Amino acid sequence: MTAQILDGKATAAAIKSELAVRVAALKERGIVPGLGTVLVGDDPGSRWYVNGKHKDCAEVGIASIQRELPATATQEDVENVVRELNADPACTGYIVQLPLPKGLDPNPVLELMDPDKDADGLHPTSLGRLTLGIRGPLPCTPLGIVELLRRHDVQLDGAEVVVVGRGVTVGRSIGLLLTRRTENATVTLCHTGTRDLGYHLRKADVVVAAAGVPHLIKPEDIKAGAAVLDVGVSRSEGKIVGDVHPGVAEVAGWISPNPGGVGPMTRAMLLNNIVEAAERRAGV
Ligand SMILES: Nc1nc2c(c(=O)[nH]1)N[C@@H](CN(C=O)c1ccc(C(=O)N[C@@H](CCC(=O)O)C(=O)O)cc1)CN2
Repeated sequence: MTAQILDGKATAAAIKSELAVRVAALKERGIVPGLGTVLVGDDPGSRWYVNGKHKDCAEVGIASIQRELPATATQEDVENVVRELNADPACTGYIVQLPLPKGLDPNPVLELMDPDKDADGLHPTSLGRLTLGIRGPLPCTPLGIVELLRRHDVQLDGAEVVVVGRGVTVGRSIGLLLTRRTENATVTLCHTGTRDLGYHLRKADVVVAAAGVPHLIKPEDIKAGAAVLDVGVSRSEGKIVGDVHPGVAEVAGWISPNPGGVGPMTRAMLLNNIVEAAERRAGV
């Protein structure tokens, strides 16, 4: 078997075209959605991601608000920028690019954000709303994964999903999304403390690999025909190495490339959260 591709790049492009139509409709009502970003320090990867977010905004007609602070910024400097964006009426929602430089604590920064301006869906209130089933912004990478599977007709209803990795942006929250009645999957969260990872993986209809361990998921761990989503980002000689061994493509039914899979979907879902926030505020 050679797996079919879960093409995140093409799917994200289609979503962006749909969002551009919704942004145009908002503009007709005098509403211009605006995304703010807070970038602290000079990590080239983080800068690349933030620049990508503003490029995406320009493509769909969302306004950009960019705030940058040097690596020497204090906790108070970062929190002051958050206060500014909370008060800025042009800013529909914003993100603080993670990770923050060493010595800065992201949690008080996230808690200070106005939850109604949380574009990442990572604010404690957003995660609480997701737990309680209250409408609000959803975490971008998990939402991107659900949307990527949905648009490729990969069944989640009744599926056994195994998530590998317990990080905040994916592993911690994706189970909340996938076990909603609308998705109706059964989710097992595995991590470095899991005793027999292969045992869990071999039962999975869908695997979400978000451990950040190069080629952790081997072909012999995968059930024939399973859908495998590679979220891991490690780098070797300037190239991305995912969590999924290339041989998995011979066993799986569906596989997301990396790059070109979940990453572009994460970006598209950020735009989606901004448009939804603007629509919510306009009563659409
Ligand atoms: N505040 C946040 N910080 C971080 C998040 C996040 O969702 N919110 N996620 C990651 C970084 N990230 C977005 O910020 C992100 C990562 C990767 C991609 C992407 O499109 N990747 C490309 C490949 C890019 C490359 O060659 O390096 C792909 O997968 O095709 C988009 C967004 C951590 N921080």
